[in-house]
Amino acid sequence: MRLHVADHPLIAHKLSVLRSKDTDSPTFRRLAEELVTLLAYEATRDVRVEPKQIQTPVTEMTGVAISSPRPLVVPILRAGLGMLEGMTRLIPTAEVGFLGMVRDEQTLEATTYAERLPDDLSGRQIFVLDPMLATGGTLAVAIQFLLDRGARDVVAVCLLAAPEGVRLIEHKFDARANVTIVTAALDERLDENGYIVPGLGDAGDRLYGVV
Ligand SMILES: O=P(O)(O)OC[C@H]1O[C@H](OP(=O)(O)OP(=O)(O)O)[C@H](O)[C@@H]1O
Ligand SMILES: O=c1cc[nH]c(=O)[nH]1
Ligand SMILES: [Mg+2]
Repeated sequence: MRLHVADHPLIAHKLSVLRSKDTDSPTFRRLAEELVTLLAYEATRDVRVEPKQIQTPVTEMTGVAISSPRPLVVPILRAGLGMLEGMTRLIPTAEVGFLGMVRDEQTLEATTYAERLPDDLSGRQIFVLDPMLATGGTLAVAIQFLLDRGARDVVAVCLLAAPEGVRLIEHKFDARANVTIVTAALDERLDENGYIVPGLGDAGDRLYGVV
């Protein structure tokens, strides 16, 4: 597993505003999208391209185009939905699949309540979107789901990651799974309720309200 923690003053600035408890929901949504677009630049570093002949106004040249099959973006509902627009802005030709997952507030165990993904994911480059990597339980189930359908190239894009979650993913998936985590920050730890410290609170609630 590879871990990339973004190191950029603009990302650090936007993330600080996002973390603040005084940031309202519309601002939180906008910032989450902006941050993902910045992270997507790093997350798509190895996106596959192929040569393509193009004609400029001056001459012919060999450019590149994103290869087929198209990359697949998979937001984990709910909170990952707040990252989708920011990601597809950078790769508008990507396909989008969905995983609906929720973690039990007491046991912290993740369950899957919805799924809409291609049956065969072999050869696909997959970008999983979830703002929070806390215990890692949700992401571990999501990645296993994708691997079971043949995926071997998964990049998880997170806004915040806890060391506990990163360790779990590292422990569960060996090099053959080819998993990369790209995050805007690696925080200190989890608290006794499984929340990331210092964190930003409950990402889903801050995006969409408490349900
Ligand atoms: O790493 P973990 O300990 O599994 O926790 C992280 C998960 O918790 C949050 O989702 P939540 O269950 O709150 O659902 P929501 O997005 O609908 O709010 C978050 O968006 C992650 O999916
Ligand atoms: O800090 C956390 C941990 C899990 N889910 C969240 O939304 N926030
Ligand atoms: Mg939530």
